Amino acid sequence: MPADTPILELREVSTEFRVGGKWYPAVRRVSLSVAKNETLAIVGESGSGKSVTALSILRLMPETGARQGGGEILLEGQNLSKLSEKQMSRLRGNAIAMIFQEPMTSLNPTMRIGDQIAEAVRQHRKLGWEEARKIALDVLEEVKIPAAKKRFNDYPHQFSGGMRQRVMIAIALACKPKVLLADEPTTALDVTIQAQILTLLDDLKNAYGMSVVFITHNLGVVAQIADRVAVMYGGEIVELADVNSLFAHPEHPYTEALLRAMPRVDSDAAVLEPIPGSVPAITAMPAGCAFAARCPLREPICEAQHPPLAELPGSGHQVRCFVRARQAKGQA
Ligand SMILES: Nc1ncnc2c1ncn2[C@@H]1O[C@H](COP(=O)(O)OP(=O)(O)OP(=O)(O)O)[C@@H](O)[C@H]1O
Repeated sequence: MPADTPILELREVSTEFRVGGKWYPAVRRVSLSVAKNETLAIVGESGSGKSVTALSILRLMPETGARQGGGEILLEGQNLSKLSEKQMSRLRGNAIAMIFQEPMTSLNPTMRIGDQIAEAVRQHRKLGWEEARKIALDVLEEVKIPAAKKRFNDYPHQFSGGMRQRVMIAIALACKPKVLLADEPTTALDVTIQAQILTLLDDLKNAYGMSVVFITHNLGVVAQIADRVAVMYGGEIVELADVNSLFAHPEHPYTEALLRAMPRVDSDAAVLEPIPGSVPAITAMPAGCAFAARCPLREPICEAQHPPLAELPGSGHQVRCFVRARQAKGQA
């Protein structure tokens, strides 16, 4: 694999759902790449297509009423779209692992924590229980569960929310994945625990040399964890940029609106501006720009035509906006 080959690459990936007998795209021609040891955050309001993007990577869409509408997904250059279901299931939890918002729904309430991790190891490696349990204990220590040896034999209900999320991370990391997909893993936790989990994920990412795709609606979390950010709206990427550059110079009017709606410790909470309106439903996606109806910069072209994602000269950002593209061209 050439040094600059991304670990994970999405090329024009679309995913569609059938609603009332017709197919509608929830993810629309999304192209992304994630480098080794990089954290890419996907951010956007509820309904913008973040989770469907992650589930499409693992091919975990519902069996009926959902389909891949096109595009390719490559892991270290290998086209996953060409793999059989059996090959895909070997890959899940092994080369690519995923953690979700609510650990309790993914953990088995009747099985000891240590055995759940050991079982995850045994699913992908031909090991006996004793060896698998040894690995499980090591990972439990790596995710910093205090008194891991003792807690190994506890059941999920004996753990706090934060500790359960650490267990989920341990299960995800048990087979040393190349890519970790994290879908709102800290949303249900209080802020202090959330910060601890983010620090842990970042430390583990570096220790394992992993790549992380981190899905969140929370820009504060993005600032803490991401190297690069993809802002999604209406199933599309509307802005893609380096994290520092995105916060310093947001270019898409939607990104600006998200930033204005974000609570900040260094400013007066009274100036928080919620974004009026809501994300369009997949069955009511406009032909032009998906954000046009809510956009303060809206012009007639925005409703008439669909804007392409294009690099703005001088900013290094890719942005899907006619107005910003014209302004950048004028300044160049
Ligand atoms: N099974 C389904 N059938 C029909 N539409 C669906 C289905 N699952 C998701 N959608 C739609 O696809 C769009 C994208 O949903 P998705 O869950 O990816 O959004 P999201 O950005 O992850 O939001 P959230 O943070 O609420 O999960 C939404 O409009 C949603 O209603």
